[in-house]
Amino acid sequence: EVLSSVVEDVGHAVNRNITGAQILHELLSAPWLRALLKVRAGSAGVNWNRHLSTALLSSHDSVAQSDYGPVLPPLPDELPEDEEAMRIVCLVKNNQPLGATIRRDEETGDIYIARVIHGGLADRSGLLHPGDMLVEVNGNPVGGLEPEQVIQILINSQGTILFKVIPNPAQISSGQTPVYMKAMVDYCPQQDPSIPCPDAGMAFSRGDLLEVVDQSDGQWWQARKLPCTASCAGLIPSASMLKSKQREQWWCQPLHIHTCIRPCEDSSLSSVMLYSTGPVFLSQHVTVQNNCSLLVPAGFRRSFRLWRRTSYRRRRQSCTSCSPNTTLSTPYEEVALYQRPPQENHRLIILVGASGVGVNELRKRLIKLNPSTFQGPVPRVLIVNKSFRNFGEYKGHLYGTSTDAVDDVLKRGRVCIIDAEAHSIQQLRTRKLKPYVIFIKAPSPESLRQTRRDARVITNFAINRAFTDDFMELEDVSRLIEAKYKQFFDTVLVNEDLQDSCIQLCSIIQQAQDEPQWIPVSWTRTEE
Ligand SMILES: Nc1ncnc2c1ncn2[C@@H]1O[C@H](COP(=O)(O)OP(=O)(O)OP(=O)(O)O)[C@@H](O)[C@H]1O
Repeated sequence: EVLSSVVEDVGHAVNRNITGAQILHELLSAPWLRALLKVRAGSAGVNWNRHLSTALLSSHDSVAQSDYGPVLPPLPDELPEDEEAMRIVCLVKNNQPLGATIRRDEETGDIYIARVIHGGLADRSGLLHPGDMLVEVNGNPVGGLEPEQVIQILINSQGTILFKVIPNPAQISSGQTPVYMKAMVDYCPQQDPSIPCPDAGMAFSRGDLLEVVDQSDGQWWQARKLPCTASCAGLIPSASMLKSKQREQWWCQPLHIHTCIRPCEDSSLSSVMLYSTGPVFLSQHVTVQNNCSLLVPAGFRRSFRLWRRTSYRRRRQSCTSCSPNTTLSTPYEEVALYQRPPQENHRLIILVGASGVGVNELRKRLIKLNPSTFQGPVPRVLIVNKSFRNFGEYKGHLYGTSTDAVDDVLKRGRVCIIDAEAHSIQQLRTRKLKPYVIFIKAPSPESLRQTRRDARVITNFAINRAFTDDFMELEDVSRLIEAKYKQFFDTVLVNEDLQDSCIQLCSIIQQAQDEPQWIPVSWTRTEE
């Protein structure tokens, strides 16, 4: 016991680089010494504590006084004062990449380490740093060579690689605190001509959670995808770099201004109306007889039913040419883990999915199952506007649910569940509501055919008609919504068997309320 605590103390001395501590640590950790002490302690009831401490301290002193370093030859007398220290770095090549990139100073022809990839071989060695000048690789002088030639030397080297480097005097500390970001765009390094080293790049898609470990370079960050198994980070464009790429892409597009990629104009929360169980529905944008304008957010969902069933095809045709990547969105959203304090309102639960996939059914079942916990907001008549009659077949009344109705539910300590159109999620993403978005995904058409034998849908022409050949279309639309909005989804639930889906949904909602979840950092800041 005493020995363990002494070994621990000496271990701290090793960390502080005290001379001789390492040797002492190794001696004390030797199994034979432990065994010997055990025997001695058992045979003699002496006070080992004091004796051992004295013995150890005196042995430390003698070890510390000994000179275990190599005997170096004396320095030559005529050594120039500005002589630069050279570091010799020996790395053993394995099947991992070296984890460093190089650059050439065009004026002097010198080769420098441009960046060291976090967690890579070079980084773990702790001996190569950005800005170090590469003098030799395996005995070959590299000054004046092209980076490709240096890389060729590295490729041809087997086993141990010996670098001679002049260390960068102003070494940048790599100990940065990681920052967590959600990708809001897709990125592929292999298709990016501006990346310094495509092999060191990391591809990501919208919705991926990234741990950004190095932001010291204003243009190229280093990050890992979470949950990650790889220790080595990859290069990703910085936020400003991605934004300028987006702008370039935007201006280079052929001039077909498409409303789908216009930023949302009306984002004030007070004007946002949510799910409605009422039979009539409308968006202010529907009046524009343009296919794509139908995608501009208004916030209603269920109320669109009648109109929506006929608009699938038109919407799909008009918008497939519109890649989600063309949207000028924020490329990364900084996120933080958030655990809802018990005294705070529950997070708003938003269900999203293609019409007919079962969003409404799941929501109803959940509320019925546990009415004291779950509740939907009460729909209200919003507007009475004769100009919208074409779209509303219920005496011109427009139904929707205001944010006040959501507040009412939350203030009662219940979990408020709404279903919303995917395009209205962005308006609902607020600090106050902290919505948790669940995408209800359509299973395969075969599975739909199996599970929806008795299901009914509402269309323009029939209320409660049986599903006929809708399955391919349903799956198609579901895929389209997922592709376009997946960056806003917290969870995806495939609605195959109704009962299973209900159980899964219950547990997802419980986790959303009671377990730590990633949310935008801006939602965690206190209001000013
Ligand atoms: N997993 C399931 N298995 C069998 N039937 C289902 C399943 N999910 C939903 N249904 C049935 O499918 C039909 C359509 O569901 P629902 O009305 O909930 O669709 P929705 O996604 O809300 O679409 P809309 O917005 O057009 O109303 C209903 O008859 C419902 O009972």
